[in-house]
Amino acid sequence: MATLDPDLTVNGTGSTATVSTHGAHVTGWAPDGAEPVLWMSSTTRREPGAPIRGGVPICFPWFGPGVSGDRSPSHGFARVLPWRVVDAEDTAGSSGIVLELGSPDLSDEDRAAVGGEFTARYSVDCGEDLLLTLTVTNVGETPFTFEEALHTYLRVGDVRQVQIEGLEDTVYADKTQGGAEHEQQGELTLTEETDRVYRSGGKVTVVDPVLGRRLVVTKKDSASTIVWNPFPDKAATLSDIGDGEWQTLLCVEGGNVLDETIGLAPGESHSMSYRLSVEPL
Ligand SMILES: O=P(O)(O)OC[C@H]1O[C@@H](O)[C@H](O)[C@@H](O)[C@@H]1O
Repeated sequence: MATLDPDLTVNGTGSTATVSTHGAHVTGWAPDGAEPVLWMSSTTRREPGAPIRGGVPICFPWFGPGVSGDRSPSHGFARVLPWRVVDAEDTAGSSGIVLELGSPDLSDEDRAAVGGEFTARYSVDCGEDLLLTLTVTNVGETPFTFEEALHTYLRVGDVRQVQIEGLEDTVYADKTQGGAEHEQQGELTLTEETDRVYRSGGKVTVVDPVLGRRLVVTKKDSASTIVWNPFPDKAATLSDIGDGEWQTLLCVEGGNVLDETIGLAPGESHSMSYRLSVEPL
């Protein structure tokens, strides 16, 4: 069976990440001397054409099955294609890597499915924090519309014990209820399968009493925050999540999805960024 190239290591000033060119996927990140911050499945596939379960998958140019509800593969093709490394940066206070994917990298079938011409540029910067920036440019002659998300899997002690702050009073679409809309009452604690798209780009803090830390997510030009955990029944249907491992994952994703779909005129660009930092409790 074909295998993927080994991950690249980005040694920053204050933290280190590993990155696979397969999907421009951040597969691990930790501040110096600290425990891993990103969750990775022990049973993830690591092969061409398959998504990696854990780390930070990039969802693009659609999210899930897309706004139309019938697009495939799930979360778009960006996470299952090889990206090109175009730059390795080493600037004061942060070190990073830049990867690119563009229309010429796609199969004819994927190119037709996109309905436009684009370049996607993704930078991974490791300083004290992890900073991820996805910039999409419409390089074609017609409008280009897309959804995007950085599907971050956070590693937590026990997902049922964490408290998620920052989503209070915001409206979310509950994907476990066919997209029914509700308003978040108070801080969020997960008690069952959770799959929500919040209309919120604000700061989110995950308070983890088991690992004794706070994970802080701040975003720029990301109008959606997605919170996902499959809980045991759904996890049992996902062969790339190891037994019981659902308990230690929490996806807090930043993106622009559903009503927040981005439309670019020819020549226009859009950037979103996702910053992750760790604080002791
Ligand atoms: O199994 P996938 O394609 O990686 O998706 C995992 C989950 O990703 C979440 O972002 C979606 O909101 C969920 O609906 C989905 O189940």
